[in-house]
Amino acid sequence: MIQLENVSKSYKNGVHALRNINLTIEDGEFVYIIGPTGSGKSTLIKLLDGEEIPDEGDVIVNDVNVGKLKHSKVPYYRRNIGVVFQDFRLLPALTIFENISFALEVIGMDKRDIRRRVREVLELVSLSDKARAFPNQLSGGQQQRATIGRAIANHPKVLIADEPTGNLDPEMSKEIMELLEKINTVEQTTVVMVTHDSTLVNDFKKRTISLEEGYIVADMMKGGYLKYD
Ligand SMILES: Nc1ncnc2c1ncn2[C@@H]1O[C@H](COP(=O)(O)OP(=O)(O)OP(=O)(O)O)[C@@H](O)[C@H]1O
Repeated sequence: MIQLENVSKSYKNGVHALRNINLTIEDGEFVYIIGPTGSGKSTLIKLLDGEEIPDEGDVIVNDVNVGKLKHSKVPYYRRNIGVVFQDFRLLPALTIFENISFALEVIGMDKRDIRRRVREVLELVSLSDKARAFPNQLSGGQQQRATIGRAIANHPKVLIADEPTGNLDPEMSKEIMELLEKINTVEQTTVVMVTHDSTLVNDFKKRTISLEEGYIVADMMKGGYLKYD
């Protein structure tokens, strides 16, 4: 479960990025975070993955009070959440198989378990036939599927996606949404997705949290309607 209680965050330049946010996301939910540029969406994501610390309030993810973690504990905390960004961030010199297995090697998983899990993940993200390919031999959509595979390889309870379709055309964006829905259902991963993509928000209805100037201005359980880009 994700819980934000009276969370405020401002930056050194005096910008109040988030103001008194109260929010609960239950295990297994799929939630969009929407809002105009500068409304605080990325700041919210950064609080969830421990990149930023709230000025006030508590950010609790799977019983961990993220804002109170010691700096040295943040990497361990991050092992239990998957994060996907707009740019794919695959390691160019490694194959797709190696990119995913690398993520499991660094956390010390047994070699045989790694091979089994990477094969399973490649199947889940429909890239079994690209295991030996390098990132630059894949389309943008395929690279993003590989990134998502890498992010969920360790069975995180929460997957955070910051504009995962930002660099993709509509057809590939739809594929990514279908994949995220599959992960949400098959792996029961909670998905929190920041997006500007009005077509996705309108076509794939999900709980939609709308931010404006650092405030939650709407929380639509049956999906929102996004009218701005
Ligand atoms: N590191 C920082 N230092 C100072 N101000 C920042 C920093 N990061 C973000 N801000 C400011 O905080 C506010 C919220 O930014 P944030 O990136 O969370 O918005 P956003 O909704 O993700 O925007 P976008 O859709 O453009 O990505 C903005 O006014 C932004 O300029």
